[in-house]
Amino acid sequence: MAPQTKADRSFGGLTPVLSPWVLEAVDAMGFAKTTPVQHAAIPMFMKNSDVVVEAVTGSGKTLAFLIPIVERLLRLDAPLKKHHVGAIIISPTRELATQINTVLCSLLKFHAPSAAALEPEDEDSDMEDADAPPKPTFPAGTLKVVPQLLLGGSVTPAQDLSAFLKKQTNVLIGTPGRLLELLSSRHVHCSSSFDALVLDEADRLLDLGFKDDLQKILSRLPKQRRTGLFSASVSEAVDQLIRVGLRNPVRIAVKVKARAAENGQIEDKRTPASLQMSYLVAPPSHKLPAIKQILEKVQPQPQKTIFYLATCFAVDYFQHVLPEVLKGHTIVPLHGKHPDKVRRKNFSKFVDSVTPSVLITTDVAARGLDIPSVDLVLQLDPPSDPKTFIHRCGRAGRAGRKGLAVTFLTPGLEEDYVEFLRVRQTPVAPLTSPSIDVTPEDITKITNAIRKVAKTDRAIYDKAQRGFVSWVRAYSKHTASSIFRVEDLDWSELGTAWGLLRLPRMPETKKWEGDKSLGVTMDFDAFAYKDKVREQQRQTELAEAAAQGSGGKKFVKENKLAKAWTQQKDHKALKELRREKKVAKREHDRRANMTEEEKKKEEELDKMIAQMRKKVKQTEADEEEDEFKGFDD
Ligand SMILES: Nc1ncnc2c1ncn2[C@@H]1O[C@H](COP(=O)(O)OP(=O)(O)OP(=O)(O)O)[C@@H](O)[C@H]1O
Repeated sequence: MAPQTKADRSFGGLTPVLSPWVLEAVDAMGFAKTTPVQHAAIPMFMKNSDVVVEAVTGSGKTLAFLIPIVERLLRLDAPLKKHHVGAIIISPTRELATQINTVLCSLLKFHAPSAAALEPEDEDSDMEDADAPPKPTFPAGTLKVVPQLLLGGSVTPAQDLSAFLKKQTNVLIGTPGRLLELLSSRHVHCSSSFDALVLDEADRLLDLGFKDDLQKILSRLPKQRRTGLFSASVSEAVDQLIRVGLRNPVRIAVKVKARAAENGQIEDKRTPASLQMSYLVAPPSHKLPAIKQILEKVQPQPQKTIFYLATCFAVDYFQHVLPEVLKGHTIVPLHGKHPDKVRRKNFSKFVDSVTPSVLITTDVAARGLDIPSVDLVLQLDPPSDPKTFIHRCGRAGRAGRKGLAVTFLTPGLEEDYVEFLRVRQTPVAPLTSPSIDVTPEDITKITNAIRKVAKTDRAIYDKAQRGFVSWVRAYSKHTASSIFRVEDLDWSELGTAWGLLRLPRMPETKKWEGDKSLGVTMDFDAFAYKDKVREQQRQTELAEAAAQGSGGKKFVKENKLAKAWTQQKDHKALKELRREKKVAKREHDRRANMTEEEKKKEEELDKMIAQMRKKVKQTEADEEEDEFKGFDD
């Protein structure tokens, strides 16, 4: 067959030729042509090459690795043996793993033997539905792909193993921890028939401190395998991973060419052309009024908006006050500290919503999530990691669809962020349409609306204080520390912008001589929790404090917090210890049988892990610190 020309971007023109059922599937999905990354990566990954693929957000990377995986597994000479894994896809978040599994299942619906294996068995019913078509049967030895999603959370590792054994799954998709648990079972085999490993959003996997787990997963897989690394941004850390985990990989980088606004020259961009990336210079108190206007003025009206905040605690607070500010929008919170059930429920609520909705979230939702109808991305502040900036914006403007991303920058130093992004091939332009005009009345109206909500329940006030402290902490850790300087923050402006009832006590504001009451007069001792039990507890503590004299109140509160915190940490530490002990024994046996070269690689990885651990520990320590700060005496 003649090689595919540049003009021929059809799936049918790819070499090696794709199976008819795959062509039928992509056709049914409405994809007439391959995207550039699919055009380049599918042929390579279908051969025996390891690949490192870097392509802009929303460019179709998921099918670029799923199609080669299924095609190769279905072309094996014989089916994989019972309880043998053929491919593994590792994802940094549960949401992303779920999404990959959904795309894979949609694809496999077009492959009859795999589709039959996907169908849930009706365990409760022993009556045959007379009208239902008979279930298709396939001769023994028919090749099929049976995926399994491994997420942790609601399902136990034992249930995962039981599903693996019962359904005889052969493609595993999941987050590193749970994948590792399953692979550690002696019933799960990744032998010479193992074909491919994919690391999706590899740099995020490393950022989240999964290096240790990744290394262990790699060590359980045969060396003769294909490995693919897919991301919208490949960092230096990923380069290290490539050295130890991949063999002479083919590098595929799909960049977007764009004309620079300032000099008209064509330059590489790391973001899709359909995405308008803009910024608005506005003091903190102008941001929420501006967001309200953007949501009202953008045409057509955005149905799905993602609004990024710096921390989980900030999300916990804004979920209570934003419904008052952004009336007519459903506000859905999502962050990494939510229990798994809440996380899933809220994510579905946002995805399935048929009315205008705003997902308020942290970077847990910055990567890979494909919600095609997101038209608008708002960032209250730029993320501390510039790579995350691209990923956050990239939730809009996917697959050629028009999208708008707006980031707010405080006048003064923060404007330098524009140049900071430009040199990282991420040009942003000032927001010109819609035009935004914030008046002092708009600000007062919004601050008052927020304060009114906060005054209804002391719990919301607590969340505001905690959220604000965590935000300051996040701000102080910005990578571009010369642009984002805590010393330059205007506390009074920020207090107004957040609708705080007073500024929390924090080291950062210790020397600030402004009005910490932010002009709000209220009796904080009489400020009650809506929850009766909690309020009763507060009253008891107040009485205890009064009995102990001055300083007692603060002592009672901090003592209580410290106790709760310690119990939680003890439990976590114990769990972690047990897991480590289990894995350590296996690890010892494995290392005993290593060659010198393998030991060297292992040492290199150990060093990287140690560095990552240091980073993760620091982050955890900072979060713990937040638990104690931000409370008034
Ligand atoms: N060939 C195609 N033609 C048109 N749309 C496509 C094609 N392939 C995939 N898509 C659509 O493009 C969207 C983005 O795809 P996908 O989620 O795979 O992007 P991605 O490159 O992985 O993005 P990110 O880096 O943000 O994870 C999806 O909605 C998908 O259905």
